[in-house]
Amino acid sequence: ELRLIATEEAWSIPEVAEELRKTANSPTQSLDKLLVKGIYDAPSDTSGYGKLDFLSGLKDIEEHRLPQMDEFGVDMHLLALTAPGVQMFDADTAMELASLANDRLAEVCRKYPTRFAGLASFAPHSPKRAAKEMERAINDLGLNGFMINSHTNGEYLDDPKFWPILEAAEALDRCIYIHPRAASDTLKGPLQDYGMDSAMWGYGVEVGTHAVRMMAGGVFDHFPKLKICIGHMGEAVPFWLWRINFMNSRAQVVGRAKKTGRSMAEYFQDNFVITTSGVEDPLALRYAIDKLGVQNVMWAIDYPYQPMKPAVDFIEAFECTEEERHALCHGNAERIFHID
Ligand SMILES: COc1cc(C(=O)O)cc(C(=O)O)c1
Ligand SMILES: [Mn+2]
Repeated sequence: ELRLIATEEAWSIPEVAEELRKTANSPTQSLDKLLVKGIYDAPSDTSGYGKLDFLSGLKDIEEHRLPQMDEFGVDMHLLALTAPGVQMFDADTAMELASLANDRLAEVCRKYPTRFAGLASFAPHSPKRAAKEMERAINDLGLNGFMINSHTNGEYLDDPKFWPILEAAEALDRCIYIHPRAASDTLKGPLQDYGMDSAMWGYGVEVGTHAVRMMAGGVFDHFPKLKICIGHMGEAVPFWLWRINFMNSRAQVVGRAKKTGRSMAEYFQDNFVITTSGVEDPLALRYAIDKLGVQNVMWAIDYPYQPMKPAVDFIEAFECTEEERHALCHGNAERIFHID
């Protein structure tokens, strides 16, 4: 029987949902406001994801999520606080709610150890404090890795100010999942119309830019064992990889790009893994496997933003060897996220 572990599964807790609802009516310039208003402050459920019970934490898990997982044969969800996590909040609120969310997530994983694993949140605003919460999340709470929703106040992980976070993840041998949020204030320009702020386009631009900044910034020379996970079939980076590598290599020669110890292709190959979340396209999946190696690709649903059954049907119908199927559906997730 094929074990199915879904690796980009969103959840929330009432305290975070309430704080996001307040943010929806705040003067924030963040482009996430469109989404947050649609989910947390809509008169009716205009989010388009169906009833957003998932904001209720354990109640949702027991009443809505687990029954569907049982019905569709999904063994595990790797849970993480839904985007944009705590990153729209001020530093103190972010630290407090990240810690609370981690405690709640650990409770869920303890109650259902064969059904849920979890990625810990932290407040990137205070990198040294974040590193302490990361250590607590792994060593005390037994969580499985970390979740960050791309930028924080327009700053990205290639900025040395955040390197205590990268140092902690590398030292703890735990992966950081870079999940989308709407583009930062300096990137959002033409992404503010036609719904392009969202998963339709802007999310991929935001995370893809984040990943390239880390590689071109030489982050992995400093943290050679650091593992980063990006979803949505690698946010198109695998498709662009030949071109990113060629153009960066040439730019380094002429002093247009920062000199790095290794090439962009080597960094993406060795320091990144991807999931299939929200890209149920067999051609894209076959390309990613052939480009990166099956050991770097994991199945995900992206629940509740993607319905569960189509994502299960997609991976069960995908033409691959049995060895590939086991790697995609559970083997890689067990290795990368330390799932028993
Ligand atoms: C936090 O809100 C989200 C919205 C959507 C969307 O489909 O609009 C997708 C994701 C996601 O990919 O996780 C998240
Ligand atoms: Mn997602």
